[in-house]
Amino acid sequence: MKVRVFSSEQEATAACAAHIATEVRAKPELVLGLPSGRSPLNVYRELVALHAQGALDLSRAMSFNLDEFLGLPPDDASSFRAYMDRHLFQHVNLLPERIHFLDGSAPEAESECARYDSAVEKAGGLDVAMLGIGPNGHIAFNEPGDALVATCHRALLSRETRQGLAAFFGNDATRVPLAALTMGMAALMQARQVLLLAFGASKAAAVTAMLHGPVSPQCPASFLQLHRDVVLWLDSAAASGLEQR
Ligand SMILES: O=P(O)(O)OC[C@H]1O[C@](O)(CO)[C@@H](O)[C@@H]1O
Repeated sequence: MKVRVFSSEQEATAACAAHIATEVRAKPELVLGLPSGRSPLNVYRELVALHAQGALDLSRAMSFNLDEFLGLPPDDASSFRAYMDRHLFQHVNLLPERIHFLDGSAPEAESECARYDSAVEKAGGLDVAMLGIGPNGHIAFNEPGDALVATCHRALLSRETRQGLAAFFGNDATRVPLAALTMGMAALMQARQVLLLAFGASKAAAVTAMLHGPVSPQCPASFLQLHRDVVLWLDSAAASGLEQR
């Protein structure tokens, strides 16, 4: 894994957005995997700014978001779909028909997951998957456990993960849904490039475990050690555990 440490989150996210814009210029039909949560917010802000300056044309690109809360329809203000509309899609020229999302309100989770896996496959897989990481090492909503799931699936969210998402639910963790639909490990591991964002001291232990711990389902992000093209975009606080080694 390539580790890029910046003195601030702002610098890291600007560099990551510039990298994405370069990838889109090299391949305008780029298939992007996109995360939600706090970490990518500044990347989205920078992408919107690049688009406004005429430096980013997403008209031929395609996106697949990584996950969605179970039970939330796309128009629920707390859904990841609404988050993406607010922070990125309303401000750039990705075509609506090229934006892909899991529908958390689909009547059957299993067929919704199968539909999504086939859509990713039909697109030829992800070219660039941007990921966040949970303090417990989760990527997308692949939570730590005895085993990981390769395919898109319904995942129960850990108490820690729900706590971390409380800010998106009026700071009330009890309002965070108990489960989500998520891309599985295979689609993430098959992405041609992975860009992982981690900022702040609360991510330091997970970053160290991802890079230097055993490859284990107890830290899903550790599987990225087996991927040939991963770039970590860290601020110095998230990288602090690496310096102490
Ligand atoms: O960026 P945050 O809010 O710390 O969240 C970490 C990760 O956990 C999630 O909330 C679950 O996928 C992601 O959206 C994010 O990548």
